[in-house]
Amino acid sequence: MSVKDGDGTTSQDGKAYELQIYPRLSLETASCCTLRVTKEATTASVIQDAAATLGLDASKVYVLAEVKECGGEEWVLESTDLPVHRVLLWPRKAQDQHSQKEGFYFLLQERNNDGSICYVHLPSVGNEQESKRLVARGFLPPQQEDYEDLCNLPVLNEDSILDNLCIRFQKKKIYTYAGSILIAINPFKFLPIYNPKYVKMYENHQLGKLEPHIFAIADVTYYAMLRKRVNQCIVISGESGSGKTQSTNFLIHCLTALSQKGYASGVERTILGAGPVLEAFGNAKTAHNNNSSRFGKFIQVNYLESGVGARVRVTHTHTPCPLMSLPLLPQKSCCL
Ligand SMILES: Nc1ncnc2c1ncn2[C@@H]1O[C@H](COP(=O)(O)OP(=O)(O)OP(=O)(O)O)[C@@H](O)[C@H]1O
Repeated sequence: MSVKDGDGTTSQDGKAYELQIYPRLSLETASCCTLRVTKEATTASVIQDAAATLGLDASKVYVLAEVKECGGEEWVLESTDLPVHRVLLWPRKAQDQHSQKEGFYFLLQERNNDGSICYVHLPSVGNEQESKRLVARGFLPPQQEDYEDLCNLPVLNEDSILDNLCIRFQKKKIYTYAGSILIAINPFKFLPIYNPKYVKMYENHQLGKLEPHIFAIADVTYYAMLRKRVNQCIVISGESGSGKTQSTNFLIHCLTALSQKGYASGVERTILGAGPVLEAFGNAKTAHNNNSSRFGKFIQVNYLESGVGARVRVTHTHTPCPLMSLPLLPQKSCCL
């Protein structure tokens, strides 16, 4: 950008400023257009002038993005933002005419009907972090807000709860808290959120600090038992096929991983292996589940004072839901 005194369009301070605007559009256009604008020119008026100068389709919507570093982050300006004010914050050298590869310029891009930016070279938005960054910088419309804990819903009724669970489920977030209760929605497909990295990630974290997860429940229970030296109990409830057995398996997986810490003893394999045998006495094929456990299940995991899993008992009961209890056992025994 360069400043021209007293000629052409001038602002209140008597100066006209030149903006270097590079179009990044699907159709071939001039590589750069230099606009002379006042300090008070808004993004909307600059876009209008640039589109007219470049002979672009006036029926389309365009956005102006500020680029500082070449190849670095681009920030979409609001229509009321003042581009010259942005330029005045650039280093002195960058305010003069310079080539695009030196950075510090504006990009003109097309906006889609849904509010997202029409990218010629779309950066990968595969991962959530990248798309969050693009939303923050104005390149993607904000995602529908969802609440990790139903207690934080601004309006609490059946519709808002179901809407929130639905929005989260569409984002592949199957877990949601309701205070210290975890709601799980069966995805009926594999989600890569149960590997050891996740056990580590949730280890010794306060509930609610991280994204809701079944491992967070296992972790909080395990550490509460060690800290308070009081038996802990996890109740899993839900209709047939809702994922109670899977959830129990994930809990066992996490609890054994937390308590083993290098003592590979195959406790998890033993517990999980016992499940199908016991279930065989009470399983049936239902409309929702071809391996439905008709009776409740009671799993008791006993621990040594050191926190190492020592004893496990898995029993089928006639209670309507499985129950897990984690008594602290100061004994050196290991049986099933
Ligand atoms: N978190 C999950 N991720 C992937 N698939 C899941 C998950 N939870 C459940 N499922 C799928 O749903 C099926 C039924 O789940 P599960 O057997 O755990 O239900 P259940 O509540 O124990 O049913 P029932 O009460 O009839 O025994 C599983 O076989 C699995 O395919």
